[in-house]
Amino acid sequence: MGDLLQGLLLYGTQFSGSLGERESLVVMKMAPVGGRKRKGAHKGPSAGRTKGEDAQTGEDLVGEGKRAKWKKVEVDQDSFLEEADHDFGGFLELEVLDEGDVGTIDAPEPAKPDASVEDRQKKKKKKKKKNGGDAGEGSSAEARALEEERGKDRAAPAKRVNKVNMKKWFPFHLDARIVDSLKVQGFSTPTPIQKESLPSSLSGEADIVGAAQTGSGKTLAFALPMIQRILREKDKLLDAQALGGEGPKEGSKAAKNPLGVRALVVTPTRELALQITQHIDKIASRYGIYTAGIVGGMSQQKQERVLKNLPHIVVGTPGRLWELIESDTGLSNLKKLSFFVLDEADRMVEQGHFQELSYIIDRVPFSPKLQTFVFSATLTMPKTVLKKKESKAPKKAKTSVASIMKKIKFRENVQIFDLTRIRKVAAKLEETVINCSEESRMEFLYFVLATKTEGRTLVFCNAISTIRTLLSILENLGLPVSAIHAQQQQRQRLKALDSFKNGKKNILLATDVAARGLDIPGVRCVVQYQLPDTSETYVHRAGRTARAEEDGLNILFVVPKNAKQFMRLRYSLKMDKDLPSFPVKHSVMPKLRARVSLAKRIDEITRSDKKQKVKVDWIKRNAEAAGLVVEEEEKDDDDVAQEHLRNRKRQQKLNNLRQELNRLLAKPLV
Ligand SMILES: Nc1ncnc2c1ncn2[C@@H]1O[C@H](COP(=O)(O)OP(=O)(O)OP(=O)(O)O)[C@@H](O)[C@H]1O
Repeated sequence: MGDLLQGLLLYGTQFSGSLGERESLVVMKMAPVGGRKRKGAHKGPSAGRTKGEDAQTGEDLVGEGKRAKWKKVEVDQDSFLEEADHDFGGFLELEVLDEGDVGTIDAPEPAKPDASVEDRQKKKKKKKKKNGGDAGEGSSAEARALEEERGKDRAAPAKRVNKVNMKKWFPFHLDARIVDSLKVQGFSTPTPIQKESLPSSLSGEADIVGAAQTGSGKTLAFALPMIQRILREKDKLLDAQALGGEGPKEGSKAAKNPLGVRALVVTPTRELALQITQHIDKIASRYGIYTAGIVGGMSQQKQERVLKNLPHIVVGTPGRLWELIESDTGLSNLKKLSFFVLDEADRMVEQGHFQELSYIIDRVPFSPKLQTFVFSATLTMPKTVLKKKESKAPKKAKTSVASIMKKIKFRENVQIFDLTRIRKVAAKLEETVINCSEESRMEFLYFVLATKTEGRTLVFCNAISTIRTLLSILENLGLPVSAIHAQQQQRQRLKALDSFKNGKKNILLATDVAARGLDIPGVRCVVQYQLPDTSETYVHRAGRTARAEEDGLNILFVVPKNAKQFMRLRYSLKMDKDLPSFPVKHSVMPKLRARVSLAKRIDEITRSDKKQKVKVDWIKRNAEAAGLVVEEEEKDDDDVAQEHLRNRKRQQKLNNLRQELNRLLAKPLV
């Protein structure tokens, strides 16, 4: 091998050794042959070949006491450079190792997209062409937006696998295809909840109850065992068919997914369901595992069609899931279910979905073969479950969440992983406070947004009306801001999220619709502009930053009328020290105040104009609908002239205010 190589790890199947059939990973430790260590050393003249003295060290193998002999392999170096990451004719890849660490993983399959997936995509394209796009399919705008969102993700080409060392995943014996997908994502190390729970969950023997802080990787903690098992079952089926066993008729619907719906994930919000679907897709879709997101706000017909395509994994919100389960539309048969996941059950109950959730649980075929996962960031689930386990006839449940837990027929072996610390927020979260008066609250917010320009900022408010006012004023101030709340159509919500994610707008105003579970990369700062109602809400809002070991900043606004509520919050959050104040540069506040005051006045005028226009339009529309003729108010020439004059003056005033504001905005703050 080229003399610049310090060590190479070959994942592949081209060896003659004594490993079992499914353990055909070859791990080869090569002796350093002098020279500097250089990444990308496969560019050397004899890259990909074992020969001479290098090959001798190949005896020094793999796994517990197993020895294998090497045979020489020839690999066309160009294929390493040019081919897709997953098609190295037997090898998955070469990786430079620092210290020659070795481990075994199961034999990888070439990671080509599954034929049924390609099939489905081709058919979809054809159909779309035939119908002249989605319009003829009776799908709603929301449905299209959701599909587009997912499509973007699925269509994204797998990035070239960079040099990520995956050895920390080896102890879990994950399927090599999963490791490969994790590698594409750059996930070299399992997060603590994954590390703790995967050994039990991957065995399939235990049900899992996991509590871990926000952004700690809970999704993959439940998704990886599902993907692993579905992959194995797909393999078995293919093997059996290859050996002449009976399988579903080629081209038939059942041939797409003979395994049926294997996993059901119930989650509180539409955005979260969509996010989980995408997260699973990133790991599993290229191996033909199909995940369907089922949420309200999409046309039911479209979702019935999605289900007819026989997904392996269904992720959804309780309301829509229940409708589909109940109405005999592809989800009525949950007999083949092997996994049931409840994500953030407390939130679902809080949102009034107790009934649907409880009906869904009644339909889940709990059995020794079905694995249940219950995950949350704040729920004190372990105690509930422990109680349930200890007492055969538990007393009447005190809370709705507790009674939901009672309905779940956990197996004997329930493993509880409580990784929440006394403080449930992320370790690298910096928590601060801004104490200010009600009147100056907006000026302080503007200070934060105007001076803290790094990364994305999420601003949480309790009321939609506050969001609307803030949006208009901050836009007047020229800030790149969008908003998300429950009174928007699904399409608007996705559009706002999209512009936040793609960097067009780096400030997002949100009600708690967005608080739980949303995983938006690069959120460096969370502002809680209005005090949250509960400590859970505080934790979940703050949890939108400092995710996956990143750092982040939380700024909590406290006004005098909230002082008592803040004390209670501190107590339940176990904040034993005072929160440090966010550093405000008071010398710039007068300048900010002048700008905000102008932006507010502009907002008042434009809003009253808009209101007036909406009112007139509304009267006209309704009158037309009722077949009435609205009589124009009798106005004499003087009245008309007066009105014109008033409008002109208003417009002039607005223009002056805008000019004045622009003049101030053009000046530097310091
Ligand atoms: N092993 C890993 N290494 C690096 N990043 C990871 C790993 N596992 C997951 N992530 C990333 O961490 C982020 C948070 O993961 P996830 O959304 O699963 O968190 P969560 O615990 O469900 O959070 P929440 O409680 O807020 O819903 C995601 O961007 C995910 O892609």
